[in-house]
Amino acid sequence: MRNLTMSDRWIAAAVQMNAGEDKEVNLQTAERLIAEAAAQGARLVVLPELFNYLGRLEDLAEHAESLDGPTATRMRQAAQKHEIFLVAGSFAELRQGDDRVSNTSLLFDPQGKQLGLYRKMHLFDIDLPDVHVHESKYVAPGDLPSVCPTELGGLAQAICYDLRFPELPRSLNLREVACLALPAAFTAKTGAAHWEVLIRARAIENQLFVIAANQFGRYVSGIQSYGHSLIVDPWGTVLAAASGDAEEIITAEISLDKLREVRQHMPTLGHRRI
Ligand SMILES: NC(=O)CCC(=O)C(=O)O
Repeated sequence: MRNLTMSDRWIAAAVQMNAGEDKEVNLQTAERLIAEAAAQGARLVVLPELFNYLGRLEDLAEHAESLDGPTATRMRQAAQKHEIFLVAGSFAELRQGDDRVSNTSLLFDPQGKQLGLYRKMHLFDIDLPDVHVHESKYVAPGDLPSVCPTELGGLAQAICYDLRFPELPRSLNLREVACLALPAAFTAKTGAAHWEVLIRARAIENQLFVIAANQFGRYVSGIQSYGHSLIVDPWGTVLAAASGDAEEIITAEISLDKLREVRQHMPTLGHRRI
């Protein structure tokens, strides 16, 4: 990351979508929303988890693609066309010799170069009375974090359920991270109780911006996504928030001065006892 003493200010956008099973429709929606976010001045755009296909987990493999497949190619082109950094949500990535896929998020730079690659590490295996999901049956976990130094500051990636695991950001050299991008398909049930508090906690304890782009609405497996995409600053202040039930782009100014100020006034990262 460049020196954080600079006073860079730039606009981040989180895109909220209700992706379904029609990949072409989802990709066109994403392309349209990326174009709108860029027209609003965003230099970093974050899409939601599984933005190109949100259906039954058991059907993910059928819709999986390689890292140079049509989804990655179109997102690379969108980043280049609009000259933005793009966290292309996540998509099901084909794995050699494995029936399972990876839940993979790519980061492209404004030249269309792939900077970051993150495969979801923590998989959503839960049994609530009315939400039963066993992601690890269909998705293999990733095992590497991703942090990319960029002219906007260091960008780290995580996906949805990862939000519940503070050890993921804590495993990074946080002094090199300005923003955590979080594509998500967080459920309405768990989101109402935990979404905002977890995002603000991760922002406060790690003293970074969190840009969380969620799905909204119901998808084919009957699960309802929570919406309420959020952008939160290192003090835990909510800079922008979406509604729970609409396609939306939220934007906020990211001030690296603010990051430096919070880290100087309350240097908790230097007070850790590991
Ligand atoms: N797609 C996911 O990882 C969902 C995570 C979620 O809803 C949660 O409560 O955690």
